[in-house]
Amino acid sequence: AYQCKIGPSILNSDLARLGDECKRMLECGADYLHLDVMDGHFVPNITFGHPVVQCIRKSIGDSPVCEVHMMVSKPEQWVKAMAESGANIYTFHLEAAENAEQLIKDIRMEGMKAGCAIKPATPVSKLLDLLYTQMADVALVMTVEPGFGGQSFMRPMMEKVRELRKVHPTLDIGVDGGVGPNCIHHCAEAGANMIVSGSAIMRSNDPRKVITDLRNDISSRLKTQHLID
Ligand SMILES: O=C(CO)[C@H](O)[C@H](O)COP(=O)(O)O
Repeated sequence: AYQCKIGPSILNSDLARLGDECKRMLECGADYLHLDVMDGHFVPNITFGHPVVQCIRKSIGDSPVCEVHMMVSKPEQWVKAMAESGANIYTFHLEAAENAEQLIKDIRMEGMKAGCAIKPATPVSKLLDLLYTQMADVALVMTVEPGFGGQSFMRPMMEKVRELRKVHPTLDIGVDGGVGPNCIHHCAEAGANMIVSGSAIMRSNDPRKVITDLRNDISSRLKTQHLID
């Protein structure tokens, strides 16, 4: 069985107050934080790297789980630095990895969980092939073109989630991009359990309610399927 986890993406938060924004999300019930790392090469945007992750870690303390979503061209390059900066889940893009199997092993050697993300144009079969030879801890299906928050959810991507769930009943499967209360039922039905949500949470006057609503939708689906108690 797997658990429902809500991970706010802080991409569209007040980046000048990043530590406080992260704390606010955790106080509002976030299960983990999704930190969007962009290099201006793999995606047409730049955010931050491991020095900022290290500051976030200092600000939020040891226990909250941080996933770094590495939208970078050379994911191999930052594994050690991110581990030392306090990242817990290192999610790289399959499209960018030179040797994804080895990368998963290296991420685990550094004491982190390994996530693998695919862009909308990447067939799910490529991710399934990888998982067949080298299992990852998280499969992240992008539901927007990576690079910017606030885009519209791409519903056809749910087919990828469905296929992953069919083959891997207990895998942590994430969705990322345009996810909010309006489309969470599609994610739940398809079998996603790690929900990344940026603007829907950040721009709300009541982020606690949005996080609770997202969780309730996924949890009730999991209960109906008898996947959790
Ligand atoms: O990876 C991302 C963009 O590349 C973001 O995590 C994602 O877009 C979340 O923000 P929003 O919910 O506003 O789409």
